[in-house]
Amino acid sequence: MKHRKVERRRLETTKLESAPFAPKSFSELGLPSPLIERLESGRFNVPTNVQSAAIPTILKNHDVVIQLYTGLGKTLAYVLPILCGVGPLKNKSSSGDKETRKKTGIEAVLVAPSRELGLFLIQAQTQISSLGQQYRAFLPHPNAILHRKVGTLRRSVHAMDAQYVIAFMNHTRQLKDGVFKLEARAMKNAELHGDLGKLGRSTILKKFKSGQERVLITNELAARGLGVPECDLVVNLDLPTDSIHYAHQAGRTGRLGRKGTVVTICKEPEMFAVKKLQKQLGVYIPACEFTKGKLVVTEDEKKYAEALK
Ligand SMILES: Nc1ncnc2c1ncn2[C@@H]1O[C@H](COP(=O)(O)OP(=O)(O)OP(=O)(O)O)[C@@H](O)[C@H]1O
Repeated sequence: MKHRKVERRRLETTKLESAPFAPKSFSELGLPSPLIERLESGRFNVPTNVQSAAIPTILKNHDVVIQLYTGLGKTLAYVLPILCGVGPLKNKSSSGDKETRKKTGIEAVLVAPSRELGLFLIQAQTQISSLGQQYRAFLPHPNAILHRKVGTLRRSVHAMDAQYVIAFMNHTRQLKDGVFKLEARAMKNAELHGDLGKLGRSTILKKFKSGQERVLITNELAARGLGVPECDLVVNLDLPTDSIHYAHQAGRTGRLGRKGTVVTICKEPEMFAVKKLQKQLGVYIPACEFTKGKLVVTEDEKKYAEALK
């Protein structure tokens, strides 16, 4: 097997206070005028210290690692020189890896930590396309996401040792795939949704209520008014669309004075939406993770209670 030789570069550090110069304008940093016009139209008139220090160095194609407090403009310090190297803003003086570009046609790769953020960036693409740049998006297949969600559902059922579980999904098609995936992981489950006839729905419900199926995967509409007093766990595989839907779904458990648990599966970038639900409903929804097969609260409960006030 051939190994590529990794070039070892000497790491140089520059303290911000001793950065070579502090220009008063973006043009002094060597940025092209179309970019400066865009910056000024967004009221970005003067570079911050970190931008002044980093941009000229990055434009010279040097690698830069910035370590600085939050909110001081690191993002633009990186992004502006990158923009100089792509599309119509391409800076002729920056050599870049022209061979790689010729081969792949790819000039920049934008990596988003979640599919949702990726979708947001694609929406922004139409605006950017007006600059004449070409964008291609590669998103994780929804199936891969569903696979992970179903895995988390299964772990939640075991962690809570729940026997009557109602799992909610927002879309019927994914719901059917979810049933299939859970079955493949040896957990008895059934689907309940509008595509089933009246007879089909009542047969499934009978099976679930009699304990023949441990998990019922459904959507909010199909489960409206559904009363299974034994339901000890509700799992939201998708984020409920609003607080009313969350309350309806959560209300399927903890009925008639019994105890019940609601688990909402979400990714880190979606946490803000859960925080919003908490505030709107005035309930405590702590962040949890799996530790040794148990669901363990990971956030400071006191801090959270304060935030709810
Ligand atoms: N030159 C500038 N002029 C005016 N506003 C700026 C300038 N550069 C950045 N900002 C604004 O300052 C805010 C903070 O910038 P940014 O998010 O880049 O900081 P950061 O150092 O990357 O923070 P974090 O570490 O939290 O990501 C943003 O709202 C950004 O739009």
